[in-house]
Amino acid sequence: MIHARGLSRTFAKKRGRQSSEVKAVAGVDLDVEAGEIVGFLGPNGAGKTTTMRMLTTLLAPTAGTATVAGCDLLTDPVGVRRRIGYVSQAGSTAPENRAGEELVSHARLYGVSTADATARGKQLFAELDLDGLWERQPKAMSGGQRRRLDIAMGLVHVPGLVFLDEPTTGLDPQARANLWEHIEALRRDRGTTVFLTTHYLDEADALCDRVLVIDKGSIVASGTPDELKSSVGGDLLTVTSTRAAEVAGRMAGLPGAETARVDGDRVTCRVPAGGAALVALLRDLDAAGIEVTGVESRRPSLDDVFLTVTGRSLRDGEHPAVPEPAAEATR
Ligand SMILES: Nc1ncnc2c1ncn2[C@@H]1O[C@H](COP(=O)(O)OP(=O)(O)OP(=O)(O)O)[C@@H](O)[C@H]1O
Repeated sequence: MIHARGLSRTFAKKRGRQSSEVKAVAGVDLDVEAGEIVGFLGPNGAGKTTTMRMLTTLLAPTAGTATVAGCDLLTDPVGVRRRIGYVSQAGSTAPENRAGEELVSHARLYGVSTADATARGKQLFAELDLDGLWERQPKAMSGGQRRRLDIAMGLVHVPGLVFLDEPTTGLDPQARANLWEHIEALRRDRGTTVFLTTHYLDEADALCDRVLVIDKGSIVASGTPDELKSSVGGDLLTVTSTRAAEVAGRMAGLPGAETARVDGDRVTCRVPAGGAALVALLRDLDAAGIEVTGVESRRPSLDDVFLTVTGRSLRDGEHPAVPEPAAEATR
């Protein structure tokens, strides 16, 4: 469904008299097969939106090639546009228009008849829990309802491939889980291929068949969430103590332990076998009279994968919640 090779985008940056270049995306290769839900993860400024904007024909690449939904991105951008849906971070609904009318006129742009557009629109409203809101103005909807309306807008012309840019940012946990179900249902009931960006590791874990991690414009890891987690190897020990530096020193002495990270009174360290290491460490700390207030041994999470491949925690650059998706006229 998506096959990109060497996709790149450089932006010119001017500061006063000096001009420089920002390599937003630097030679990305990616493949997404039909029917997959693929998550595109990365910290702020990693190049996710730029890649998505190139793949949806909204931004010209400075280098590289791609086919999207069977059409060549560079020579047949109109073909690409006809076959895809794109839901931007900002959404695409005008706040004053009636939701149903907006949906129908959007589908009309794709050559869908008014009768078909209305029928598809009503079906999408039912599937996306928007029943009863056909006449409602988006400005009078909740954030979750508006986000689901944005998604309906991206689907009303029945694309085989849909791009969702941070579909759940700013939604409360229940609205997020609800939207995950809808996205899963798209694939299950319609065979839709979904390519989405997200800042939420739990979202990628719960929803995506495969995850691609981008950092500084390059793909640094890819695989199923389980594959990525097992690639980290070992278990993570976390000990909380007011004597964190001493705990870190003793953790480093555990067999096979990697360098311990100290963050306030929390010390974390990767070890080959968490259970045995924890018992040995607690005995050692007890003998040394070092009190601890919390201990944990756990399997690696996607954030640990992130930390391993990028040297940073995705949580370090946690995205600020965007409470209200602003209305913006996009395609
Ligand atoms: N129009 C532009 N002009 C100049 N630089 C840009 C432009 N668009 C993006 N960039 C830069 O390119 C890099 C990648 O930006 P991009 O928006 O693709 O990242 P992102 O991973 O989507 O980030 P976020 O998660 O914050 O949305 C950043 O350094 C950004 O500042």
